[in-house]
Amino acid sequence: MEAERNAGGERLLDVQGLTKIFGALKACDGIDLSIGKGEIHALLGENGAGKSTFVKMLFGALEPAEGRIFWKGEPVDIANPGAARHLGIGMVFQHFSLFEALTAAENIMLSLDEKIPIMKVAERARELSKTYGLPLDPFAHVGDLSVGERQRIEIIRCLLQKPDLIILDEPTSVLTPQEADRLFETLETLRDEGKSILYISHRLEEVKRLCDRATVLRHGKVVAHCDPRQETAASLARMMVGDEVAAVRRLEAPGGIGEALLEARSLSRPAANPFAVPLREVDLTVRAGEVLGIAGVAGNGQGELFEALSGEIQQADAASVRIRGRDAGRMGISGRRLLGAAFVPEERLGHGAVPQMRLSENLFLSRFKTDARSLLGPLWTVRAGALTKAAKRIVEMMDVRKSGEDPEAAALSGGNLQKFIIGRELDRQPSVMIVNQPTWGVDAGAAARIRQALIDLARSGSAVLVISQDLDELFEMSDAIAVMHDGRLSAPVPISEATFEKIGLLMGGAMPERHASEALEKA
Ligand SMILES: Nc1ncnc2c1ncn2[C@@H]1O[C@H](COP(=O)(O)OP(=O)(O)OP(=O)(O)O)[C@@H](O)[C@H]1O
Repeated sequence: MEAERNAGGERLLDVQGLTKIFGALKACDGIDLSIGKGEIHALLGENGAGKSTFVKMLFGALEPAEGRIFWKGEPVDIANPGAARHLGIGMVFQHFSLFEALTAAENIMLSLDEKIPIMKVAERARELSKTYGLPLDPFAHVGDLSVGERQRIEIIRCLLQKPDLIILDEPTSVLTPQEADRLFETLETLRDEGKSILYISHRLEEVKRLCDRATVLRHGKVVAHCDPRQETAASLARMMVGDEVAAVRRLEAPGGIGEALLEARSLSRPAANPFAVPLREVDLTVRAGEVLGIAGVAGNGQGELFEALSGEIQQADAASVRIRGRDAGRMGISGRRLLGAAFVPEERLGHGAVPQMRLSENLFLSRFKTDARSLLGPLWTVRAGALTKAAKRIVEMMDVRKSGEDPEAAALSGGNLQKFIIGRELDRQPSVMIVNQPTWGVDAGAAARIRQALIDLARSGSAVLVISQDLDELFEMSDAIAVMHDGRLSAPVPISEATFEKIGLLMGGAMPERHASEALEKA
């Protein structure tokens, strides 16, 4: 019935030959796409395929080099986001742009094109939140809200402008399964009202469940239009990548499980600000050969745990973090890296890489202290040759797709930058690897490659700790999964005993008082 409605339905948007060129790269190469009224249309493609570039042109944030856009049958020129909103095109971005110290209503008010008094904004936000099942207190401070609640503000802010087309860029990548289910219900309600949605996602199962049609991009070109409900996740992935996606293999470590390489003992920390979560007596051990997964609903202390383990924030108690048997709690990041540890933070731009620096410069920045001998020559001159060689090795190992020989980090697509950052750390063959959200925004093929590389690193004798909100990913990679809830870490559940239900219960706060240490003592 959906397919019939869309096949014969009224056309809302028609795009013909849309092209965008960056230097020598055609990021979008003559893209044709049409969206009907009341249709959820998926835009799929591997990292760097041109999805973000395409929707930025629809939203007036980038100017096309060629091509035409027809809106409700009329040719239009979308010069800026204000013009897009005026036509009825709204966008919910992947990275939220909210002020933490302000309330939901204040944030919404600031972004509106017309001036509306705050009480009126709050009232309209409440109405929308009721109509679309998006629970939200307009007077709550953003800093106190979960990622899912923040996303609801963005969606309500978009709906206030009464759009006919809503563009969502990877909306579920930061949501819990329950929050994602709720979002799907909202999107289905919007569709039933005749609104159209353009939906970018790397999660193919949800695309199959939600979307009426899909357009698949590869290297900036449309390679397929399809009905995702008639496809399998594997066939969609094949269209995107142009090849089969290899399944991740989890072989036994040849040397077996070895000594403890990463340990936290009663790791505690008060909340750094009113919006942070305190760490409460966290105990964990990761041994050589092992991958330990950390699950949890966003905002339960995973970010704080990463900061404490990586040395971004130092501990008063040196023994609360041990790396390769050495007390490291008081060391900074460089000290811990010198012990053989490597870290990949969740925030790619700013934390993981400096956006305005070239890839080789970013490599130098993260390596010059630990690899001074290979990267620095006499009188501290930079060995440019060694640097270029290492950057090339990483690009090849992780299949990083980029425009130009050595582009700035900001010019890489999100997924490709993630591949480069993970590759940069793997290239050092660290003994301890700590990664927060390893495949966030990464396509199916690249995600499999990253997961396999992390498992292989563990099997070669390193200890790997993976913090992720993607439970499928943790089940695929981990030897045991522990769950963060309200700043506490559960005992690790061996993968042979872990079920989605068991981990889901722990994520919801079941047995919060049971610390890993107590559980270990009982074991
Ligand atoms: N400002 C820019 N300058 C130069 N190249 C760019 C710029 N923005 C994007 N690109 C390049 O254009 C190509 C398409 O990038 P885009 O971000 O549209 O991909 P994507 O399909 O959204 O990928 P992802 O799934 O990783 O987000 C990439 O090769 C990227 O490196």
